[in-house]
Formats: sequence, C-alpha cells, structure tokens
Amino acid sequence: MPQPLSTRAPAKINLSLHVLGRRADGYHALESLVAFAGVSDDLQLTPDPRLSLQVSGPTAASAGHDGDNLVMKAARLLAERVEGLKVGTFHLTKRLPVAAGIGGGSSDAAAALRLLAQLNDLPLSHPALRDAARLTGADVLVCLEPRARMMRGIGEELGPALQMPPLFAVLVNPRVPVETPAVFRALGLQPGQQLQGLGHPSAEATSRNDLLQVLEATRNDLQPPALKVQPIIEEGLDLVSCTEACRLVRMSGSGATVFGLYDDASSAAKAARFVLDHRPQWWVEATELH
Ligand SMILES: C[C@@](CO)(OP(=O)(O)O)[C@H](O)COP(=O)(O)OP(=O)(O)OC[C@H]1O[C@@H](n2ccc(N)nc2=O)[C@H](O)[C@@H]1O
Ligand SMILES: Nc1ncnc2c1ncn2[C@@H]1O[C@H](COP(=O)(O)OP(=O)(O)O)[C@@H](O)[C@H]1O
Repeated sequence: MPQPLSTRAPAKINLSLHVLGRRADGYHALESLVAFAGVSDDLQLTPDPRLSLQVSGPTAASAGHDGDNLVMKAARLLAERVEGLKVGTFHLTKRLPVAAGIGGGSSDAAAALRLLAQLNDLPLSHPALRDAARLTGADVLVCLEPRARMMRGIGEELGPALQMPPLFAVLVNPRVPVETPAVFRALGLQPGQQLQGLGHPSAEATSRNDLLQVLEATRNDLQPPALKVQPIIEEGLDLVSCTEACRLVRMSGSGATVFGLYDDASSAAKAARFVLDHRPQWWVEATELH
C-alpha cells in the first residue's frame, strides 16, 4: 500500500481588501493583503491510477457534492495540462466553514495542486500548475504557497512573501453561508467602472504596532455590501468589538467571517471564550496569522 502524502489547507484571511473597479468581463479588480491562519482543512493523497475524492469532517456536508469539489476541479485541470500526470485518491478532512470568506475551497484546491506537484516532482512555479490554479478560482493561486503577501488584479498578481510579525486573532463565523457573487453584485459597479483608489500602504512592517497602523489605514470594501446581503455579520463585528484588548475588527473576503486582532495569544483565546459564551453555536477559533 503506497504511503499517503499530506498537507494542511489553511484558512485565508483578507486583512485588507480594496476594490479598484469592475473589469469589462464583470470581475472586480482588487488589492488585498492576504494572510493565512493556523486553522485549516487537511488533505491527503494516496497514489492510485484513478483520480477520486473522499470527504469527511464536521463541515463536509456543506461543501457540496464530491464531484463538484474544487479539489477535483483543480486536479482535473492539472491532468489536462500534464501528460501522464500521476494521480490518486484524495481524502479531505473538512473543518473550515463553507462560503465563509476564508477561502476554504480555494485552499483545498491549492493543497491538491501542492500534493500532485510533490507526487510528480513538479516545481510550484510550473506554468501548468499555475494555470490550473488560476482556472480553478480567483483565490487559488495565492493559496498555493500560503504566506502573507499582497494580491492584486483578481488574484493573478502576487507580491513576494512578507516577513510579517505574527498576528494573534480570533475568527468568528455565524455558520451562515454567504455567496461571493451576491456580495460583488451588491457593490453595484458597472462593467468598466473604475473607483478612485486611495492606494494601499506598504505592508512591509517591522513590528506588530507598525502593521496594525498600516491596517487601520485600510478597509474591506466588501464589508458594506456583505452587511446588506447578510445582516447577521454586524452581530459578529459587534461581539468582537466588545472583546478586551482588541486592536482591529474587520470582515474577511466576502464574509461572513470576521476577525479581531490582539497583541498576544492569551488575549485572543480570552476573546474566543467571550464570543462563544454569547454565541455557543457559532464557529469561533483563536489562531495566529502568518
Ligand atoms: C472575495 C475573495 C477575496 O479574496 O474571497 P472569498 O470571499 O471568496 O473568500 C476572492 O476574490 C474571491 O475568490 P474566489 O472565491 O476564488 O472567486 P471565484 O470563484 O473565482 O469567483 C466567484 C464569483 O465572484 C465574483 N468575483 C470574484 C473575484 C473577483 N475579483 N471579482 C468578482 O467579481 C464573480 O462573480 C465570480 O463569478
Ligand atoms: N473543498 C471545498 N470546500 C468548500 N467549498 C467548496 C469546496 N469545493 C467546492 N466548494 C463550493 O465552493 C463555494 C465557495 O466555498 P468556500 O471556498 O468555502 O468560500 P469562501 O471563499 O467564501 O470561504 C461553496 O459554495 C461550495 O459549495
């Protein structure tokens, strides 16, 4: 029996997200500082001539039919581009909430591409791998090498990995899915419409205080339209705002997950207990962002 290969698929957090306009093809041009959390899904690949997927874990049911899973989409797109690609059986342990603004599906797809790259001795810079990532979804490329960095365009322009001081965070999701296209639609931009960008400050910060100052000068432009689509997000923002020693509260991606940032791990853990005490049914995690 061949040994399985395994990797983590960490949650993606948009620390900032500026919308610069809407392209003629309907997609929105973005500028976002992306980081990755300690909480994740897990993916294993056991080599086999046939490509297949099994999904288990607490949020497996909400991830949809296995055949439509982004893990399979990414693997198929790579197999179409690399002749004789060795494949196998994927086993996904799904823990992250689905349609939550933390790119769980994108991170799973990127994890699948990393495992296939390892099995086939392909470098992560291989053009077929990067094409498969881009074609699977806008957020997949940034998840391929999950390190904090700037992301621009619709996710195809990536900056270098940033030496970011670790941020201690609480992640809060009401377990209500929010569909990304609905939030972009609620922004109400016409194709071809440009926005007056304020410009994104440099995220190359040396200390946590510097980084928090940079983040305070940024925003998530999808937060107001997401609140219109799913007003429960406001409850998450309010609860996290009430936690002790919270330095910044914001929504990630198109929601509904919101995050709070703290100076140390114990404040983040305390904040998680506070939110869970008030909303025992919600998904709440204290974690580090890198
Ligand atoms: C908003 C972000 C921010 O990181 O994250 P999430 O909230 O999904 O986590 C991403 O841009 C989401 O990326 P991803 O979830 O991969 O999007 P895709 O599947 O490619 O696109 C879903 C739909 O969202 C809209 N879309 C997506 C990205 C973009 N830059 N402009 C868009 O208008 C389009 O309507 C598209 O059909
Ligand atoms: N592996 C997967 N994990 C989560 N969702 C998936 C996966 N594969 C396909 N999907 C579909 O992708 C959509 C977006 O899911 P997800 O990546 O969790 O969203 P978000 O980026 O907003 O957190 C969902 O509607 C879901 O049905």
